[in-house]
Amino acid sequence: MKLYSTNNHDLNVDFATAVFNSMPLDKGLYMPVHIPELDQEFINHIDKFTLSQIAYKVASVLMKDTIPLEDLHSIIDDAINFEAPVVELGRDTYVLELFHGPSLAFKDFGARFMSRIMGYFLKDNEKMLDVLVATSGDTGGAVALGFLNVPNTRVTILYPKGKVSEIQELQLCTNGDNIHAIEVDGTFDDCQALVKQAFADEDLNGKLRLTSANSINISRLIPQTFYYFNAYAQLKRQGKSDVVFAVPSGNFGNIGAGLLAYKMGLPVKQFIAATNANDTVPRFLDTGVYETRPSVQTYANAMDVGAPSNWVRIMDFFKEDEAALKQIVKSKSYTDEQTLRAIKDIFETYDYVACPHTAIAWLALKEYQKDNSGSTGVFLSTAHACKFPDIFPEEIKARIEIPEQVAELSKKEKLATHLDTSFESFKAYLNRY
Ligand SMILES: N[C@@H](CCOP(=O)(O)O)C(=O)O
Repeated sequence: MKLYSTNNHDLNVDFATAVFNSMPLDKGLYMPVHIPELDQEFINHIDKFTLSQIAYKVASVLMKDTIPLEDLHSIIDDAINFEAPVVELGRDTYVLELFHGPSLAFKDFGARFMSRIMGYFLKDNEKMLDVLVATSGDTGGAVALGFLNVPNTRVTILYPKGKVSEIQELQLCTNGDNIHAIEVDGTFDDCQALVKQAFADEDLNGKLRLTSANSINISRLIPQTFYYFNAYAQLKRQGKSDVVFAVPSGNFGNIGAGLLAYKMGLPVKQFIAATNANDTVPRFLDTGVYETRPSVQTYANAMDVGAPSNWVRIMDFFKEDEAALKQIVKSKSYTDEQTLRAIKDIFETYDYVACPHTAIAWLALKEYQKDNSGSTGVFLSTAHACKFPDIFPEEIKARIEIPEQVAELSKKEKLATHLDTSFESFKAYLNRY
């Protein structure tokens, strides 16, 4: 597997280089030079396979020349050890539950796979790997658990002070060992900008071996394709086709992975990128003007991203054909008021508790289905509702089951360093390592 930069198509690096660099120096993002398609025979019979068999098939088609297949097999078995069920809620309405991993968010797919991939390549390397990650809520917790106690790694998580839920904050700040948290007096975009600036800083790179666990890293996207194929397999078992995926979207890594799966041959009728008030992409698709804005705080905090990193990847997938991009990707944004209404509607209609991110995806799906009947609608549930207890009306809150790992969190002590948004402060912090 070779990769180029979205800013330089002549660049050609191997997978391990792309994983550890995270971002090319030209500040583009790495993309596979060749996106292989799965054979039609496999797609036709995909309903016969389990999630881990599908994951292995997809990963081996992409990475067979990179990691011996036996090792890839063990990495997948170890990383993807939880389910991603598609649950039928109503006629042509399915929810793909992606919150059954240890941090209760879809980010576990990416974070667990990435930590094992890095651990695999690091084996003979003596130098400590510094993993930097910016989070608006869910990525940080997944990365913390994914890398906890991985030898030769140290993780630094930056999160916007007061803008993540209490449970999310505890997931980031209570791990100790090789996991360090920094609460930044700013937004997620400030955190993401600090991380990207660190990669471009010569002094820091001379001293530390930096890498990123955000979805700018290509190794985060690959495992997220697995659950799209697996969702399709589950629907096929029920005789369903014409699948529409409504995807909660913030940094656009999730839908980016869906589009990678599509390019690899997954039959999809439509993707809908559903956003909160941070509507950079829906505005772009409506007007043709790509204008990022500072992120605004919403109930769906993990999607509070004003400058979505992965949009350049999505543009790159369709570089010669913007019309094709606009055909396969629709995008809609929703307010907090609509989100809250949707949480109640989902509860009343299906007796189902959806987190705010999930509710936004459902809104987008329902709006699409009004004008397009007959498709099989799947909205992605990216996080467990228990992570956002304060948002729900009492009646719904009472129905949320609290998983054991969350109950345990409240007994732990919060450990975080407080920083302003200046790069000097962040650099000084890293220089103390
Ligand atoms: N939604 C994210 C923001 C970071 O996005 P990522 O795609 O880089 O992980 C979060 O929950 O932190």
